[in-house]
Amino acid sequence: MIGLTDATVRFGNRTVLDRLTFEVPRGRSLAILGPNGRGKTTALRAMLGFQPLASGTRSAPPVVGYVPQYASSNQSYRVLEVVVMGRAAGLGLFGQPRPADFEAAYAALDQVGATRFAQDRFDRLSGGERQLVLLARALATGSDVLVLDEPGSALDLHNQERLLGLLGMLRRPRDRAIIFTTHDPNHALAAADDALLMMPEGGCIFGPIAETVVPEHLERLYGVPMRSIQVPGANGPPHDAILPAFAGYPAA
Ligand SMILES: Nc1ncnc2c1ncn2[C@@H]1O[C@H](COP(=O)(O)OP(=O)(O)OP(=O)(O)O)[C@@H](O)[C@H]1O
Repeated sequence: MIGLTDATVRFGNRTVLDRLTFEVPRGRSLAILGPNGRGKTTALRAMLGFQPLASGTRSAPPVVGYVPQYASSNQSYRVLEVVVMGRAAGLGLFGQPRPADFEAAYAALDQVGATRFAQDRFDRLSGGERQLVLLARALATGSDVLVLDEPGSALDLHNQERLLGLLGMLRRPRDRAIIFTTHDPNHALAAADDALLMMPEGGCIFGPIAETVVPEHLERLYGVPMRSIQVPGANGPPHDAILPAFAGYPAA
């Protein structure tokens, strides 16, 4: 449904993606992990057609709900207007948003818990608030493909919980393809079926979460000792969590 085949991206003489192949079919969710500067954002942008490929091919539907990593804005749009922009693909070139588009925008803001910002200026929101609004904009597209670049990076723990709950809810009917990048292996465990680990030395590990998001691979990925522990579930059975055993601190 969405992915890359043998995709190579170069910046000058540096090859950032080297014949990268992965595909996310409808009904599955993929987490992409890798060290800073390894090419995660570049892979998403290549998939969406924002980044030219030196070779290889990409596949993506015409409308994708996309949350970029950074959300700077020097224009004084209101939050509701930003979210309604997610409806643009259905409006045509000079089309004006209809009441149904505003309803969809409000519904999306409600889903991410950001209704109270609806009339605020987007450029005056905090980083985490902007992230929620951009998530709402992606949901408002109504696309069955969501591509989220570090959607939780600026969120407090409450909003991370909300994000993961929302991703879980969107994932459950198995009628969407979801791709997100993250630096938190626990977000991958919570919200993805598969993971793509972009290894520091080049090459990738791709496969189901249970085989990929494991201490052995993560230690190679980040160069940090990792531990897997079982934590009691808040409302259900215990589940695995992965913790870094940072230097100088006792292993968990
Ligand atoms: N337009 C560009 N021109 C030149 N170099 C670029 C360009 N875009 C990205 N790069 C370089 O490509 C590399 C990969 O960048 P990318 O943003 O994809 O990394 P990332 O894995 O998403 O990193 P992070 O975890 O820090 O967000 C970086 O070294 C970056 O400087």
